[in-house]
Amino acid sequence: MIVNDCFISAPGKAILHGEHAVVHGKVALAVCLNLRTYLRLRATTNGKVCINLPNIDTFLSWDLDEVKQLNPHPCGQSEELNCLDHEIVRRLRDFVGVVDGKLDTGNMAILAFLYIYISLFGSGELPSLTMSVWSELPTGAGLGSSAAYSVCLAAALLCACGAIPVPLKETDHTARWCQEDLELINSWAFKGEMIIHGNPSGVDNAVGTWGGMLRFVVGKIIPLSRVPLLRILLTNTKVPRSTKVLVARVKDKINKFPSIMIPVLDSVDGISCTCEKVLSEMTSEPITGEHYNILEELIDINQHHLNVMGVGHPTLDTLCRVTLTRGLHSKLTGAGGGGCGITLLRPETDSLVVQRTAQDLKDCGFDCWETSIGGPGVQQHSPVSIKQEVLDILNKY
Ligand SMILES: Nc1ncnc2c1ncn2[C@@H]1O[C@H](COP(=O)(O)OP(=O)(O)OP(=O)(O)O)[C@@H](O)[C@H]1O
Ligand SMILES: C[C@@](O)(CCO)CC(=O)[O-]
Ligand SMILES: [Mg+2]
Repeated sequence: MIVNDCFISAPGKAILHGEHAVVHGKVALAVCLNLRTYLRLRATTNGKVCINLPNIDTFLSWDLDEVKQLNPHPCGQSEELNCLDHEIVRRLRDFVGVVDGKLDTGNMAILAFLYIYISLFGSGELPSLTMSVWSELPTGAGLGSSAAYSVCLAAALLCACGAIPVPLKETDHTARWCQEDLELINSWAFKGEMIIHGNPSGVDNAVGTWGGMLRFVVGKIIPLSRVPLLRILLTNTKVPRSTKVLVARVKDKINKFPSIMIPVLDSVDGISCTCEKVLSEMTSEPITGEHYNILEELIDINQHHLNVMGVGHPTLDTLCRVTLTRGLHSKLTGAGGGGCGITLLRPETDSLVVQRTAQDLKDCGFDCWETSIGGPGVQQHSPVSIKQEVLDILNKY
């Protein structure tokens, strides 16, 4: 294996507009968060592949001989981009003991790892290694934890097999890859997302890979460089949900009521495009209250549409109601059905109002914090550039 010991991180994301509609070819606007997933990959000599996922209490290890049997193409077969090798998936499902086709949290994470590991190393010698992942993101709450995990896996394993270089030089604290390498990381992360989500649009792994703010439509990724600084309050209702289940639910609804649901998706597309236009105006002319009024109205309309799609939740209604009593507008972010919501703060929103709103939301049993958006996508780290508490967790295994 080319890598001896390396640290990689990728950010989570918040979708401003376009969740679910983006799965059906509409525009989404997404930004990366300052919460990241960290991965450590170490070469070992014990003839085992070990995976430690403390966020989801999953610690497993297999003999390489056992894992080798899972590869249906020992002589190598080129992987098609953007689709999974169904024979590997079938073998992996049997191996991890998936019952009734249902994947739990641990199974999904293991399957995504083993899929990428076997596919990348399958035709040669499987390397003995230990991989540990720790995330600052809540798992399964709408902030792209699955994508941050998949992006880290893809980057680490692509480096390990030599498909992309290890970018960090001795004197660097952090380093990123060139555009071509990022595209490869993104395409393998998409496969991880396909295992976890079923039918992902690819927006989450694109933000995890490139960071910043993006406009995304059917695989076309446009980084938005001219965007105003937005203040966002993030709230986690702590209601667990699965993106895979929610994406399937929306698809069923579209199939059942196409003439009703397709206009809703078109309207969400209009919301994303209008929001993009307003954000761009805010960087080229003085920001006025009217810009914020429009952004707030778009949030309200989209939240209603998401309820129509069937991905709302009573706790998300509570979030919207509680923030509105303080004059602030909220919508769910990510797949919905619980999980997280975003609240737009205006530049003039007093810190006391923010504090009181956050307290109201905490009194409802939610977690709530102001966040900064934007920042780098996937990167390699030297240990000194990682917070001590994260390093302590990764070094424990
Ligand atoms: N830190 C982690 N360690 C291991 N597995 C993780 C981790 N973070 C996410 N996962 C995997 O991703 C799954 C959650 O993905 P899911 O897409 O449902 O939620 P999300 O990505 O947080 O939200 P959204 O897709 O709406 O943004 C978990 O069940 C687990 O399999
Ligand atoms: C719900 C969804 O639109 C966003 C999840 O963060 C799913 C996807 O785009 O893959
Ligand atoms: Mg996800």
